[in-house]
Amino acid sequence: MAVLGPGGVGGLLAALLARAGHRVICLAGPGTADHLARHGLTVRSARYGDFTAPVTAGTGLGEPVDACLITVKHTALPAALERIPPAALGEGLLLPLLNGVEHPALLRGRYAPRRVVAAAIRVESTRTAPGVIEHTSPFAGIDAAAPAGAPDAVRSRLAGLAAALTAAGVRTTLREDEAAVLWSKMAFLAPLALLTTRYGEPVGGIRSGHRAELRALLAETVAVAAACGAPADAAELLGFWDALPAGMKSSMQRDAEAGRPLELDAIGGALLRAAEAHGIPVPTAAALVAALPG
Ligand SMILES: NC(=O)C1=CN([C@@H]2O[C@H](COP(=O)(O)OP(=O)(O)OC[C@H]3O[C@@H](n4cnc5c(N)ncnc54)[C@H](OP(=O)(O)O)[C@@H]3O)[C@@H](O)[C@H]2O)C=CC1
Ligand SMILES: CC(C)(CO)C(=O)C(=O)O
Repeated sequence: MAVLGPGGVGGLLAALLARAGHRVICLAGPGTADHLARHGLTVRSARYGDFTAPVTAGTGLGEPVDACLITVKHTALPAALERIPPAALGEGLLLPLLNGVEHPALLRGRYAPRRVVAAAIRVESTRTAPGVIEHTSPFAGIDAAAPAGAPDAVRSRLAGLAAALTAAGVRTTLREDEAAVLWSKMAFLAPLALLTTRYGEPVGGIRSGHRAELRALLAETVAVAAACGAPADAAELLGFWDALPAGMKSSMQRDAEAGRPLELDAIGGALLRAAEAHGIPVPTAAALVAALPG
């Protein structure tokens, strides 16, 4: 397996797969690759325990792999893809785990379209230093869907990858419909990312201090998600919000706190573009996107 971007998400998955006995090649910039080759990946997690796993590391893919997980931020995606020449990938699958809904199309413009799987991960995990990952959520799960019309060889390779991830500790569920995979995550994530980042407060502060705006935004995102093929229920999502830990933050909020670029276009921008394409008014989402630094 290869993992492009061994940070919060990629570092956790790479370490779990390596611990489970897979050969994992982490692809990163020269400094991080050198660090990982010498020290491996260290994970701190209440769910998975504290452990260090040796990995192979490099700055570019030079051999065929069964699958390459793509776990860079959107803002780094175009530059990072230079590390995976299409010819080097061989028959390997690409499993992008970025938030957002538009990157599969970008990847399909560069790699064999039927090898690009749509997927979404639910986890809270942070790279606190090169090669050091803190996994803080009690949950970690992936939903994935093979592209429509994918040949049996792709489907069976994806089933093998899902089994490997599940055995390594991250339950991976295969679904039929890629729009549903991407948009059911977006319906939950976009309100979380936009509101926590806009107000600099974790989940608890948003649901008590900004509840009317939360309700309005959930209604808008649910309408867009439904139009895009992922029927969701705003009342159910609000109930889900109410059950989240009060201290939970979004990865966009953590990026804002650290002064890193935001994935605003990939999340908020994509939501607005889909709303416009389907003629759905989203004034709450539009105001939040406009108020955040692009
Ligand atoms: N963190 C989370 O809990 C969740 C994140 N997501 C999504 O997952 C995606 C990844 O997020 P996250 O793991 O938090 O991001 P991180 O910033 O923690 O990790 C990104 C990794 O990409 C590496 N990187 C950056 N530029 C390049 C490049 N040009 N070539 C190779 N590697 C590069 C970084 O290297 P270096 O270590 O050297 O900086 C880092 O290891 C995002 O789309 C995010 O929205 C989804 C669910 C939860
Ligand atoms: C909401 C969460 C933590 C779920 O995985 C996420 O995807 C993010 O904050 O980016």
